[in-house]
Amino acid sequence: MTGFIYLASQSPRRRQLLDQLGVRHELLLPNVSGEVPGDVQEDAEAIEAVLKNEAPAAYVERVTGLKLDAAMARRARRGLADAPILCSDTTVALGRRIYGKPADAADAARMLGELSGTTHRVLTAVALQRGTKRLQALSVSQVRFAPLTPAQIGAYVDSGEPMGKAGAYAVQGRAAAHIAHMSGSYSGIMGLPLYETAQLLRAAGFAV
Ligand SMILES: Cc1cn([C@H]2C[C@H](O)[C@@H](COP(=O)(O)OP(=O)(O)OP(=O)(O)O)O2)c(=O)[nH]c1=O
Repeated sequence: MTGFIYLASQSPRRRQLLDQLGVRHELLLPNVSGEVPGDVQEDAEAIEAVLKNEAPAAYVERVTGLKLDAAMARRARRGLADAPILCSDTTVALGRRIYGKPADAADAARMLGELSGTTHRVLTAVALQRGTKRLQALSVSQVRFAPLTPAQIGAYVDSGEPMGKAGAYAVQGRAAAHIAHMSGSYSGIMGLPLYETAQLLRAAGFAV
């Protein structure tokens, strides 16, 4: 099967990772200027809100589903081709505590202080909509941070890298200097687990 998929993501990392699989893709982004919003939720902040007592795995899977709903509505609204849509969501978890993207530098420093010296999890859910069928997978990795000094946290926050990243760090960036051990999926930690994504794409008929 030839054809292409829509990647419903604003994350440059996800684009880069999907390129690795060699599947033709086009971006399906929200907020085209002048577009009349539909009745399906498009507000990222609302989509990513955590429910009371929600466990991390349930959270990333639910948010990924909401992102996919919003992307399907977007595709229909714009009268685009009926190509499959891929999207995902990443969160960092320490026990049941969920760490999303930091709101500001102080929030990033707080997160890094709490993750310092811990082994925590990075969960990435990925979902593919093809016709009426929805396929989903979950990747869970473990990351061990060395203890971080306040000076190290301050310098890392000042680098700007924590912003826009779940848990306020990037394994593919300077945070690597503080990661003593990890297991699971490197691409999953970065935002798109390629093994699981390839499995979904194969199930949808793509030769990956
Ligand atoms: C833990 C970790 C996260 N991240 C990034 C991946 C995601 O972009 C981000 C988590 O935020 P997400 O809400 O999953 O994604 P996003 O808002 O960036 O993009 P979109 O919803 O449009 O697809 O954190 C890294 O780049 N490296 C890491 O090591």
